[in-house]
Amino acid sequence: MIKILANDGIDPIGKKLLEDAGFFVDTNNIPQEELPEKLKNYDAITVRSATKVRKALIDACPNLKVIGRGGVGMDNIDVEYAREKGLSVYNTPASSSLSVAELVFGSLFGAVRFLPDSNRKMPVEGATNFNGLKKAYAKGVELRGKTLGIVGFGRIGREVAKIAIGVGMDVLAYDLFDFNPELDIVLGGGTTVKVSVKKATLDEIITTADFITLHTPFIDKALLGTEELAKTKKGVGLVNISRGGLIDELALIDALNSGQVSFAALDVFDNEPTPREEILKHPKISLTPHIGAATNEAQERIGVELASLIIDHFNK
Ligand SMILES: NC(=O)c1ccc[n+]([C@@H]2O[C@H](COP(=O)([O-])OP(=O)(O)OC[C@H]3O[C@@H](n4cnc5c(N)ncnc54)[C@H](O)[C@@H]3O)[C@@H](O)[C@H]2O)c1
Ligand SMILES: O=C(O)[C@H](O)COP(=O)(O)O
Repeated sequence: MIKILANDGIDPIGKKLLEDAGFFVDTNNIPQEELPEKLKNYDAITVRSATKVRKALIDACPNLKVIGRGGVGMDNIDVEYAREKGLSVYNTPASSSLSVAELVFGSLFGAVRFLPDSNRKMPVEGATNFNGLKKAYAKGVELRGKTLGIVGFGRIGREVAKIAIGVGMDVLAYDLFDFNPELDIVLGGGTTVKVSVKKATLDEIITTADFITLHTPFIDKALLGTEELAKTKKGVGLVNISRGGLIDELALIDALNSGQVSFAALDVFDNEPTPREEILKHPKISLTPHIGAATNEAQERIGVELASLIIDHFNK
């Protein structure tokens, strides 16, 4: 019987699909340090972003044939090495795009009206400082009419653009590769509307956008470091729901403290699962614990897609 370790869990519907196909699915979360010993007996492992599947683990488990990533980013897996060793590696790239895009807007709407800071402070200061807080949050802004710069115009970047245009924002988009700026927005009721973003350079986005949101994979060098943050429009708002490291965290703290950046909404961090204190406690940072894909709908789509990929793999 094919044995699969779903080490970071799998949606129950995906699990059932695998079991109905005759596979054994173990959803116990085995600690990283025990995996080299315990994964030896399995044919496949599925992970999210928590479990790392590095060279040493692959070498320790010669029975392993498949690595499944329930999600998009595969920076926690030594993909090339696994493939060189004859393993198949799959991810589910489209299943969570909409959920991530919706979190971008949840974060943006919240940040421009100070919701994270207000939620932190009101339970503590409300009774004594109610009017003080009201004054502190007086300079909220609307998103309509503002310019959103999207860096990385792939699946998520495109979903973000559709919502932004629906909200009435002007959208600038940049990608490493040439892309089609046109998008189809499906409205409630099923009508499709054709819209378009404006293509821009990274520099144009950095220097002119009111808000910048990052949607590239993990890149070794920060896209927004000291130099880039110094060139932004004063008071720019930043969103990073992509990968820690895309914004230099120390440069960001300086830029928030000086007012160059008015807020940052972060779902991803340099040090997951233990981001640095200055980030966790900063009043101008809206925090979420890597939940871009954490909706029932996305996880169900991911589970079903992953199950189908694994079933097809072992049944071909
Ligand atoms: N926070 C979360 O829970 C969550 C969930 C899903 C995905 N993500 C992250 O979002 C990333 C993007 O996902 P996607 O589905 O849109 O991927 P995608 O591959 O569809 O799009 C990424 C785009 O980035 C572009 N790109 C790559 N390097 C670039 C660079 N240096 N400058 C500009 N553009 C560049 C690519 O050409 C591509 O068009 C994933 O790699 C993952 O790291 C995070
Ligand atoms: O790349 C991804 O799909 C996201 O980072 C989601 O990560 P998660 O599966 O740990 O939620």
